[in-house]
Amino acid sequence: MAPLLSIEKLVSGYGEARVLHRIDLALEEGKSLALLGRNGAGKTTLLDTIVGVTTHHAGSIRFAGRDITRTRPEQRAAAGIGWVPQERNIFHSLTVEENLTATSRPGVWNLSRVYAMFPRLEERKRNLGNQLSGGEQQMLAVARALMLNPKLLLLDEPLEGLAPIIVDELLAALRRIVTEEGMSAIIVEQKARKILPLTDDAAVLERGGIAYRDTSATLLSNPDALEHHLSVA
Ligand SMILES: Nc1ncnc2c1ncn2[C@@H]1O[C@H](COP(=O)(O)OP(=O)(O)OP(=O)(O)O)[C@@H](O)[C@H]1O
Repeated sequence: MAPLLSIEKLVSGYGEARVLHRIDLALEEGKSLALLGRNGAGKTTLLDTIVGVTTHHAGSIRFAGRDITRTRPEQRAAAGIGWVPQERNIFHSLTVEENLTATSRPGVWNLSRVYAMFPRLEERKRNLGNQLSGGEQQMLAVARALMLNPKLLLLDEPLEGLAPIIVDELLAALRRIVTEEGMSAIIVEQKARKILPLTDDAAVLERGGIAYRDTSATLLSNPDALEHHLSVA
């Protein structure tokens, strides 16, 4: 069976600036990928390119059996690409519940299932987006993306800036989403040792190219590779 996502010889960036150089990357349906790399390696640019908000220079992207290389971001979203950007982009003047239902699409993920995944959100369902802590906002951003019932979930540094106890709570939810629920996902993360235990595969970007690709378990058990590619002790 063809992979859910297949990227070939991709070159993209911002305007004339080329950030990604001949990226080849595939993801099978139901698999999760940790996308790692040092600051400025191009991780966000790769997610942005899959979503369709960068400048395409060369190569192709196929998703769910279709060539989406030149389709607009809203068409990619409709095709099943769900995205939680670093900025989270929640609606501050809407309640938690309104945030969840404003853009939702029918499917297995509904209000009761996302509230079961994130009980804090149910407790806060009548609070406005701007009354939430950073951790609650991140949970809301993930839950809202689930409510779109995507085929692929893209998360850009979901743990960034969160208190350790919230990091653990969010990691537990992400583990359930990608392992028990079988959601296909690409998770950009700085904290390699946190994200590798719950993902199937790992890729490391360096200067806009893929420098390493293996299973997450193999990378996690390879201190030399962690140190060499990521400076992770
Ligand atoms: N809007 C933009 N216009 C031009 N260049 C950009 C833009 N955004 C990012 N870049 C450049 O693209 C390169 C990769 O940036 P990117 O944000 O994708 O890296 P990253 O791996 O996600 O890093 P970080 O972990 O710091 O977020 C950097 O050199 C950056 O300066």
